[in-house]
Amino acid sequence: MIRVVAGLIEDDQGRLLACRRPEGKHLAGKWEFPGGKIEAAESPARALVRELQEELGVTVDVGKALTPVVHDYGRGPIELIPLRCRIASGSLDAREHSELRWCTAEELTRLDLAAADLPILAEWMTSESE
Ligand SMILES: Nc1nc2c([nH]c(=O)n2[C@H]2C[C@H](O)[C@@H](COP(=O)(O)OP(=O)(O)OP(=O)(O)O)O2)c(=O)[nH]1
Repeated sequence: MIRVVAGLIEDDQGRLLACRRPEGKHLAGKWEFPGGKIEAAESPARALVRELQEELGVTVDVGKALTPVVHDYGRGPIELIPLRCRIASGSLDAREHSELRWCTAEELTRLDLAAADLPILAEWMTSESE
């Protein structure tokens, strides 16, 4: 199964960073939590640090995992692993997304999120912030 890591990047106001997938990619135009495919022999945390450096130009400190979600968009199942994190250094640069947006919980519920992210958002909204 393809394993994908997704970063729930929180700011000091408790908002999360939502990123919009660009034209030409699977799920173009949908919003997601930034991340990507985990390479062989790579831990989810290591993959998240690498992906967020590549796609956003930031280094993150990785926190707790939420519950992984298995979803199939019709091309075989993916396992999406959500990890909470915070920006440690760098400034955000949309290198692989068409748009970046800091969102409150309420704003996130109104975004057109990728389907696999919906249970992750629901769990994040009920979890205590740490
Ligand atoms: N990164 C990311 N992918 C997600 C999320 N939700 C979700 O369903 N996906 C899906 C979209 C893709 O089918 C798959 C991973 O996609 P990706 O396109 O980000 O991975 P990638 O950059 O490493 O790979 P590539 O397809 O561009 O080679 O997971 C999410 O919140 N973040």
